[in-house]
Amino acid sequence: MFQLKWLWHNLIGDRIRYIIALLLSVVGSSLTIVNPYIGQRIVDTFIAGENASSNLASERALLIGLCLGMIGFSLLRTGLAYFTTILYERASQNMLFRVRVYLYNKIQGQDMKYYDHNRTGDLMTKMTGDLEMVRHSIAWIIKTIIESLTVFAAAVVYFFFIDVGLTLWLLLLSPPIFIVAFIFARRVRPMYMDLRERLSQLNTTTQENIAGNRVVKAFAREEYEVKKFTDKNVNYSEANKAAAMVWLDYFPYLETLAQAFNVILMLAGGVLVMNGRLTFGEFSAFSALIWGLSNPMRNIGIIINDIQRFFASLSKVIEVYYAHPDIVNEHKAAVKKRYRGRIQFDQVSFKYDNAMVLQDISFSVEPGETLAIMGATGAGKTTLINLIPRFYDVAKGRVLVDGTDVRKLELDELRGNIGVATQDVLLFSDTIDGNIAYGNPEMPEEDVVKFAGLAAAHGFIRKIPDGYDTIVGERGVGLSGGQKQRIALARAMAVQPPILILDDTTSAVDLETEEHIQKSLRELEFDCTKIIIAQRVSTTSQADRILILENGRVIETGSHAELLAKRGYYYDVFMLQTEGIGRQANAIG
Ligand SMILES: Nc1ncnc2c1ncn2[C@@H]1O[C@H](COP(=O)(O)OP(=O)(O)OP(=O)(O)O)[C@@H](O)[C@H]1O
Repeated sequence: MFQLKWLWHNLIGDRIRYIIALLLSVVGSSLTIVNPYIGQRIVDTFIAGENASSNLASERALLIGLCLGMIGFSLLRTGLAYFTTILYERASQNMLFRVRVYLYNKIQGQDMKYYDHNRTGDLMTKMTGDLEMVRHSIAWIIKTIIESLTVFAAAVVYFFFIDVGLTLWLLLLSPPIFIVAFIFARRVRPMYMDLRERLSQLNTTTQENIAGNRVVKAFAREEYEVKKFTDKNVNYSEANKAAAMVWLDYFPYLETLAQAFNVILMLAGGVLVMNGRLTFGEFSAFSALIWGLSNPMRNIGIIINDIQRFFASLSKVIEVYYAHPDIVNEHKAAVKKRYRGRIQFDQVSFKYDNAMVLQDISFSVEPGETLAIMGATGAGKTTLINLIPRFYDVAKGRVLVDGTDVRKLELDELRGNIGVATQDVLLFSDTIDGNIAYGNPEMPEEDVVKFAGLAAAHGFIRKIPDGYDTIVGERGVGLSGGQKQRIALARAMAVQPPILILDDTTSAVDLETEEHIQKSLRELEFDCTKIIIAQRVSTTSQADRILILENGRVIETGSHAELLAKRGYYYDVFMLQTEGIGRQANAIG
């Protein structure tokens, strides 16, 4: 079976340990028949046998030996159980650790499309709850199954040696128990798949709510969010109860059948004892071991429940394990080249799922040039720049860097040559210094300060009591939007890339600060092609060329002066922004 093969594969390094654990489980469980056997001998020889009284006087050494044997085997079984548990724990924990690292790497290696389609809460559930369920299964469920089967088999064999007839009577109960268990398993399986899905929805809601708590508070939507969470919680709880209720449908039958073992033993065993076909000692052995038959039957429901949970979780873990990105980063260790920074789009079209977002885009940017991209919201600007570091691949056409199709370039090298400051700024919970030096952790302190200065961030960082050692909260909590943008800009510049992409990076800073940043960008010490998405004419006017996008198509291209002369979209935006400023000046005047 594929899932078991997968488990075996991932037990590599712990397979011997795990096999020893399984063998010890079998040995330890087989030993359960020893004490009933000793008990049988004690009863028949010293308590209820024909010569019990004389044996008690003459065979005292044997009695002591048997009693000591009982104690010894009990200790041996306890010791074995202890040692076996350690082996199961170590093997399963080691596997959990290895698979978690593998999955983490796998998730890191996924492309943007994967993140578009997978919810964070769901991925978190797979990395934590599902993985833990898989571990629990190989450590405890498989152990329970092996031990139950061994005790069952050992008891049956032992019973056969004592009395075949009585054993067959007892075994008559097994087929109905298995049929009930089988029907139960079939009914409950889809319920556990559904349960797993609801848990993931619950986690996703929780994660989104915590991440977006500022928006929730700003809109005073706490009550709504609590209700949304409660709905998911109720959903999950209902599904759990439904699964438990199904178990309760079958439980009375299984429990009654399990109890019937004792009843049959009492009735049939009693008759056989009275007939003299069974000794008291043999009857006591049956009594002592009857749980070996009834317990697995009693537990079969719990085991089936756990197995269904296990398969539901395992299938989720395996989904991540075998997820294959369309854009693969092989992290080749080769020496990384520094590119010159020529970028060319050759009749590029792109769609996310079905809808075309970019159509027939062609342009080129020479090394050192600055290209500004402008256009209405949703026009496709961010999508366009995402194609350069290959966050997505084109549907048609080619994106070339230094004359080579990006799909043919080594991905690490390509991305290492590009500095990106994204529109949605994300800073890590780290110091400001750590955030700026994220792309190059070896960066000397003075360089961090230099790039912060270029991004107009040094001034405000200096004024914070802990300066560059200030820990910014999750996603940069504690900083203003403009401050975050400036740190993100410093982070992008600090890798000194030959291609710098800025997606609306100065939208939240004031005009004076923006002017400082523009100057820094013009005077960078390293050769750098810049692609800047901006809405302000004050930014775009300084670019060598401006590209205007509308509904995924280039509608205008040229320098600031050329586009003004065209009197198209750019001219309108220019008039709107400058007239607006003029009107304000008049109003003040
Ligand atoms: N991950 C995605 N999956 C599906 N569609 C997307 C995705 N990202 C963007 N889109 C769609 O693609 C279109 C272009 O989006 P894009 O973000 O490139 O626009 P934009 O010009 O950068 O807008 P803005 O100025 O508002 O940032 C939009 O219609 C958007 O809904």
